Formats: sequence, C-alpha cells, structure tokens
Amino acid sequence: MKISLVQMDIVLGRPEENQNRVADHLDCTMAQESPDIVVLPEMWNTGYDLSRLEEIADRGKLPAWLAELAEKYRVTLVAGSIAEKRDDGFYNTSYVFSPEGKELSAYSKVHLFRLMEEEKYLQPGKRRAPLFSVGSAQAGSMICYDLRFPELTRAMALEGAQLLFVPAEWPHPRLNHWRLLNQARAVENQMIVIAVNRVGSDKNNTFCGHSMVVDPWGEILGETGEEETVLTVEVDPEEVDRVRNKIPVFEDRVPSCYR
Ligand SMILES: O=C(O)CCC(=O)C(=O)O
Repeated sequence: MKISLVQMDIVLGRPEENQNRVADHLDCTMAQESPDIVVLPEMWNTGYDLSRLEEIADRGKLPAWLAELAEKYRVTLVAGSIAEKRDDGFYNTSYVFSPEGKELSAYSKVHLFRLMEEEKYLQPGKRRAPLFSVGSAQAGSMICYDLRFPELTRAMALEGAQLLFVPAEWPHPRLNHWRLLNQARAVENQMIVIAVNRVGSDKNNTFCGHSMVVDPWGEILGETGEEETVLTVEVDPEEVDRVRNKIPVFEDRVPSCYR
C-alpha cells in the first residue's frame, strides 16, 4: 500500500490559492508516484485565520470538489481537514473519499485547541471518526490536538483500526511532542500512524513539518524535514497483525482495572 503525504505550506485566509496548491500537488503526486492513498494536512483551505471564518470558511463546495479529485485520480483521498460553515457555526472537519468518489468518513475535531483559540471560533464535533476501509485494511482518523488523547486512538484500535491518519497544523516549539506522540500511539496500539503536518508560518506560529509514517513496532518508515514536499512511503497493513501476535497487548488488557 503506497501512501503519499502532502506536507504543504498554507496561505493564511486565502482558500482559492490553497485549493490551487492542493490541485497542483495532487496532479504531480499522481503522475510521479501513483500512490493508493493521498493525505493532506489540517485546515488547508484557510489556515488559522479564525476571526475571518464568516468570510472564508467553506460553505459546502469543497467536499464535492475533493470527491471529484478522488474519482478523477482513482485514489483514496484522506483530505486533511477544512474549515466549514454549517447552520450552527464553524467546524474543523476531515473528509475521506474512496477512489470512486464516495464519502467514506466525515469527522469534526472534538478536542478544540485553546492555544490557537479554536474554542472561541469553532464548534466541537460530537463523535469520533467512523472507521473506513482501504483495501482489506481498516483505518481511523483524527485531527492534530486529538493525538494528545490516547483514549481516542485506543477506542479506534479496539474497534479494529490498523491504520491511523493524523492531519495536523502542529507548531514549534512542540516538535518533540509531535514526534513522540506519533510514535507512542503507533507502539501502544500496534498500528501504522500516518501523520501529515503543514510547514510555513502565520502571524502567530511557525509550523514544524516532520510529517511521518510510523510502523506498529515504532520504526519511522519515512519522515520529512521542514520544507514543502511530498513524502511517499510503502506500508504493509499485515505488519499490524504480526506485531499484535508477537506481543498480544489486546488479549492481555484488563479493562476492569482501568476504571
Ligand atoms: O497539541 C499541540 O501542541 C498542537 C495542537 C494543534 O496545533 C492543533 O490542534 O491545531
């Protein structure tokens, strides 16, 4: 299974420019790498221009556009997340589309990140992301700050997730946390973590890149630096079963002690 991670810069508050950038990356990546899955970062349409969401948030157009792209390139598109307006406010929502252009998952970030004032401008999602299939593997997804809540990944692992997608806009000075948490979630849940961060800066933050793929043994299969780039990595979802058989963590759990 070949996965391409689009580690892009995002122009603050300029959805059309960012949309063109996504289209260009997808076009080049599909021509050069022919991956099975493409993954985008968090809030790639607007960046953290939260006070202007009324003007710039998506109003239902981007999901249809992303579905068309997935179908055009016959690729599973884990479309990062977008700022979107709904009747009751703004949400940070991640969509996934199948190679037939069918929506596989829609998930709005449940843990809003106070250090970037999300709780002042966004509504929290109310449920975790539904699992979806890629080939014969089961996958889950979350968004950025969600990574700090191990219960969320564990719930998806218990439901059968073998892969975890994490689109992010994770800034300095917490690069160390980003790298450690991605590895921790992979090792403790014996799953493949595919984490895609943005690069570049806005008025308040410089984003630390280092998109990475971590296998269920904690090995980093690929990692970027802090430049705009696309990283393509081959993963083997069967490695999840091999590691789970070697150290049977899920059989050895004692849930009665965790309350
Ligand atoms: O948890 C962190 O340090 C970063 C989280 C974040 O940037 C976000 O959720 O957008």
